Amino acid sequence: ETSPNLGNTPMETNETFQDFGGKPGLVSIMDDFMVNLVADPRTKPYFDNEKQTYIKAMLVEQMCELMNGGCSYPGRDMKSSHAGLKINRSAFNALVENFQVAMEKHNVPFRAQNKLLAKLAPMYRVIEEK
Ligand code: HEM
Repeated sequence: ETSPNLGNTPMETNETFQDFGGKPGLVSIMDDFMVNLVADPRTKPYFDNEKQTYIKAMLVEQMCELMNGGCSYPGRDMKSSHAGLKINRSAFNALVENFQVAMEKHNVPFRAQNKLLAKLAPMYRVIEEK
């Protein structure tokens, strides 16, 4: 059963999840991702706070479930999670870039990176602040 707040349908197989190194691989990628987000002046204002550990844990569960890794995302839906944050295309792209750098560092195959990014891209529509 897919978690109601996941934001997209999960992949059919866990092949991409394996390309991420399973749960341990995903956790270390998200650790680096958060370091990147706090180091980047474009995303620092959003993540340089006490919530970052919680957000990182939620991202692990969400990405794991999206990649059919056997997790169940327990967090809030994408609309209410990002309400009031004034996220626009450049903030979204900055986050994606930092994610790509983290995936690259952990040698996630390009094809696998893009399979996950394809699940995330449509979420912009609900996260964006008009
Ligand atoms: C597809 C892209 C994104 C995904 C999948 C995503 C995912 C998440 C998740 C799972 C949470 C935690 C939900 C919860 O509270 O239970 C969260 C919260 C948050 N996200 Fe995102 N996010 C995305 C894009 C962004 C962008 C572009 C920014 C800003 C540059 C951002 C900033 C935040 C912040 C600041 C919070 C914490 C909000 C709060 O509770 O005060 N997110 N996000």
